[in-house]
Amino acid sequence: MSRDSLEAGRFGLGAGHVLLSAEWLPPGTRVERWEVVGRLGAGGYGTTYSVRRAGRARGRLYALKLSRRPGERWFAREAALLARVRHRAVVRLITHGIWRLGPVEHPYLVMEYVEGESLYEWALARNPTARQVALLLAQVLEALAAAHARGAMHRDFKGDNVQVTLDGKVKLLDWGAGWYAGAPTLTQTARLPPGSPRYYSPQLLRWRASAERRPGALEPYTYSVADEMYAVGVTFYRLLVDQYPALPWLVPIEPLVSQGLGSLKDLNPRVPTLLESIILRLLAFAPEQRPEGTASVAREVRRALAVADAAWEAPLFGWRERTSSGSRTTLEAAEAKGPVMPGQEVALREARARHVEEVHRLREVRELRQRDPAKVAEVEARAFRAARGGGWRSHPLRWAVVPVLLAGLLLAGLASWRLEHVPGVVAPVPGVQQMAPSPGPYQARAPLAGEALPPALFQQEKEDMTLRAPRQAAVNSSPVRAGALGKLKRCTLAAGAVAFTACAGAQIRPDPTRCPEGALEAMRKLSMNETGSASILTDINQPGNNSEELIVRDGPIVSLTVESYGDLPTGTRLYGQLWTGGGRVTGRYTRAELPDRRVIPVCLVYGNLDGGEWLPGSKAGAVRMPRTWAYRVVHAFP
Ligand SMILES: Nc1ncnc2c1ncn2[C@@H]1O[C@H](COP(=O)(O)OP(=O)(O)OP(=O)(O)O)[C@@H](O)[C@H]1O
Repeated sequence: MSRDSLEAGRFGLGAGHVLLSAEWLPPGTRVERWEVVGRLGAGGYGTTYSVRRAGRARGRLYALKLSRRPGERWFAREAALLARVRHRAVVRLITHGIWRLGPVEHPYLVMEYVEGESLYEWALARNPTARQVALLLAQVLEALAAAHARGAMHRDFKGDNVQVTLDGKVKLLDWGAGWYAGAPTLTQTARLPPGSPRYYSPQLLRWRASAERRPGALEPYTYSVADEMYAVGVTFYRLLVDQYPALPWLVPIEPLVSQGLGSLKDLNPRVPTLLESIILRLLAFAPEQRPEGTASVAREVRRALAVADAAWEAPLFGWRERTSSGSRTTLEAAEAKGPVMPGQEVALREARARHVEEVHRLREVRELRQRDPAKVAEVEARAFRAARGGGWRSHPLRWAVVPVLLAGLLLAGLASWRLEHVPGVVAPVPGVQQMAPSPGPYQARAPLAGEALPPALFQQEKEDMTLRAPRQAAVNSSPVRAGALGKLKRCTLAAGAVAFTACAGAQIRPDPTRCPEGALEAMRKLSMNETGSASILTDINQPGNNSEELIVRDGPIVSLTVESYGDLPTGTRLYGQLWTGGGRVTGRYTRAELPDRRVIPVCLVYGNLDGGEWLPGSKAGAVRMPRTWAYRVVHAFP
């Protein structure tokens, strides 16, 4: 693929050409003077990529957010806002511009690249202490105070938009919904600020309810600092008690007005009283009862930290016991009786179901920690080392590879000897394309230490889901072409097991196969439409920095979704098979294990219909691919 063809908006895929999409730019694509390294994710308005300055292969990483729609005006506003709000805890704007992709113009922003994880991921992986949470709260409030002092507001504050760096510093991301005094009005029709309903304040919800009764009214909602504070309150409430506060529209309002939300300590006795009182004031039902300004609350948190006692140093959640009523969700409690706003019934039912699912997931993570804290600690340490760039050299399994390689060497020599000496094995068969046997999707490799395989499917499903691999069978049990044999022999003899794997790189994609009815049905139930797609981490066994590449080989693969699609949530494991021959990596996933351990049959391909092209530096048997890529829903494997 030439750079020119990338810049022209087209790139080669097998025999044909497809249009380059702003949502799925492959690594190496040039966006003006920036070169795409990987895809970080997609939001409401655009897709964010990690990039480097073109021509600086080892240069610093940046985050480039590219608009989905041509001429998106929110981008200029986000750039203007970020240029105004310069603060150590606000993501720094480097530049912005417009990229021509074919005939259309896509605005983009380049920001500092913030290595770390979202606030919610950070908390889930660490079981932090109240002190650690309060330190982050103080930083968040200081960043917002800086914005408010310059007349700007984030308007979509939530834990997902807060990145925590490896050294525990906070950066507020995604100011795309933000606003500043004097900002141009972008829509004449939208009356609610863009944002996430979970974090809407009671006054905003009330306004929405009354606006729905006055459909002709045109005035937009005036978002205020009090709304922003409420969103901060929701975020830190969730961190401290592992559930969201009661939604003002789902519970009877009178008790909320008169008594507030109720004690956080009832939900988690480990929340210090001072911290609890700050959060409850951020979440006060009436806006005028919330604190005066974000800067003053930040100072209050810092003062509380200065006098914090030992209770602030304990992890917020125990390994052994559940939080008292943490297992009861607000939504479960409200399910039967909460008043529902007219017209919101279906949306609410769905939101409730999603929330209950989310609570189950959170609970599972906590239980995993309880069952096996050592394993969780080990996984975290491994991810941390990888993120630090320790990579393979510091991988705990590196010594285990030595005996495996030695055994492989022996087997490869033996295989070669057998092929040469057993009569009748060699005879020409036209059309055989695969040179080396590859395990089917259910002959997964032995799990790595601690890695659980998903529960097995029922036999029937299993048969339905097994990919037909006639060519592979031919290699295993039938004669192969003399030329192919010669190549296989040369490979195996040349360098033993390592070269044997390398020769497996000669495999190309398997035959087209229909998708079993069971998988089609399961995907339909999850609202996964054909051609739908979402991001994945290519290989859960190779943790590390998302912006770096990894090495893939022929054989089974377990990927992890990092973006939801339809009702297939983030955190789903996809079980499948990769083929790396012919300069491309093709993959098929046939099973998905949801975070709640349900296993369903699926038909998904790795990347797009033609898989992905080898990245530079690949060689047969060790192919470089982006660590973050995507799956695509298919109704038949191409
Ligand atoms: N400056 C950055 N450095 C590192 N990662 C970033 C940066 N900006 C965004 N990301 C990551 O890129 C992904 C996509 O971000 P984006 O802002 O496009 O959408 P989002 O925040 O996921 O969704 P939404 O805008 O709908 O809330 C997120 O996972 C985010 O953490």
